Amino acid sequence: MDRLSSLENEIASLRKTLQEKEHELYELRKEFTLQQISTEPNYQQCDVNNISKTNIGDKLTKLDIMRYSRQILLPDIGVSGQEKLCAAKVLVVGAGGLGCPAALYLAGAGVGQIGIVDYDTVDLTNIHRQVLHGEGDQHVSKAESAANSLRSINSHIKIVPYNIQMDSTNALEIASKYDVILDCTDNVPTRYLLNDACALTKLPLISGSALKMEGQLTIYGYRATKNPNEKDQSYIGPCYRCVFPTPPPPETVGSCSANGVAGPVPGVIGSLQALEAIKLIVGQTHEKLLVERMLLFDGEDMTFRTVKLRGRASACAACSDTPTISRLIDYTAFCKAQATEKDLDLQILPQSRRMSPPVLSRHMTEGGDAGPLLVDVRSAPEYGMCRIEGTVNWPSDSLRGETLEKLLEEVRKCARQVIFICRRGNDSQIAAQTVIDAIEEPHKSKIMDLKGGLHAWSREVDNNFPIY
Ligand SMILES: Nc1ncnc2c1ncn2[C@@H]1O[C@H](COP(=O)(O)OP(=O)(O)OP(=O)(O)O)[C@@H](O)[C@H]1O
Ligand SMILES: [Zn+2]
Repeated sequence: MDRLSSLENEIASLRKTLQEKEHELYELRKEFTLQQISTEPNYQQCDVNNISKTNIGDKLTKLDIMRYSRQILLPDIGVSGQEKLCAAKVLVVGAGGLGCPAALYLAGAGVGQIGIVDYDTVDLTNIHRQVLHGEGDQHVSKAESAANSLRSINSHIKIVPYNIQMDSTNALEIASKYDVILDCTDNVPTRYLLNDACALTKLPLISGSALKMEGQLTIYGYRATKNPNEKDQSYIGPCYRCVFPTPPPPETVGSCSANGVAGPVPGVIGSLQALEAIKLIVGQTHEKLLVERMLLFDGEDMTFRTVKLRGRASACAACSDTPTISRLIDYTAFCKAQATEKDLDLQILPQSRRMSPPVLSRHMTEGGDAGPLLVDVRSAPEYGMCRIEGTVNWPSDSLRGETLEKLLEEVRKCARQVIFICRRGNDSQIAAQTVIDAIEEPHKSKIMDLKGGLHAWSREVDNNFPIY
């Protein structure tokens, strides 16, 4: 075992040296190429500090023209569109799967100021899709890490990181400094918060979401008042509350950490959020934008569909002419859901039915074959990733009808304690309660759950147990 870990350490250390040397090699090759081409007679160095004006547009510099030429060539953007982009301020809320690609393309497009809000830090599980963060950014603030990457893409724009949770105390103040808001978050309370903040500040909200293999995108609260196009002057698009006046039941809302997500899916949606922001800033009218329409992307069968949304509701609480929402409210209470899912510890079972990881470990060692029956209620893919040895898998989402009957039979036959296990210790309590409700005495008393789930097991018993 010692030999094994010393070999592992040696491999890790060699990998690190190799990476450092590869970086050194890259820097040397870059210097060599630059030296080589600078000796060529026609070589003209692009001086990023040269901000001389050109006669093409009076606000764009020579460097701007070069840098943004490929998009200035588009008739829908042109010089005037680029000038608007350079003067625009966009706030990206959430530096995760959607926010990273969205902010990256906005920085590339030369949006003059990009604010990026996130209260969380970079985790290894984020990196497959959150393309502004790398391995070296783990545990660093996501807002700071994203800002750092964005600066390396475009040093001529202003990047403002906000390492905070956007809530009712700060949303209006922050949002009012920007022209367009992108909702790149992952929870319902924040969606209502941003919607109401945008309705109060009359800002457009470009809202994206992605889960598993599917994504959605639309623009809420579009107003044409700043648009020079005559026929668009009085048009106002629906807000999030016009379409969804009441929040969905919390248990129907999925999350990437519970349901999974394929990295490129938020990549597609985040990129399209940036595209809609660019079109909106350069002055496209609502017919060409995702206003009153929602784009649905299905990565499984590779289809894009657009569904019609209802128009602005005359009785909308947020955006009607007589709104009932005149200030931001408590969105956690309104949605009966947390804005952050981490460390949520439900109290469903009484404490006497909750076994701590060290106690379970002791029962397992001392009990031998007479130790408890361990029922893992996570999904099959999760169970496939990692499990405590000797457990059996009964996914909680199929614990009804015949399957539940089969499990009840197992529990009746079992003379030992039955411990329900899940990732964080919430689903296991729900499953245990389902069985307690469905089974008769004396079997009820055998049933317990692993308090804190496999996360607590990893912390308190087996540090090598993978957490995800
Ligand atoms: N109110 C809020 N204020 C600031 N940032 C927020 C808020 N709500 C959500 N976010 C951020 O939005 C981002 C959403 O990213 P994403 O959907 O990729 O999920 P994640 O939380 O990073 O990952 P996972 O769900 O896998 O743990 C997260 O970085 C989260 O911290
Ligand atoms: Zn509305």
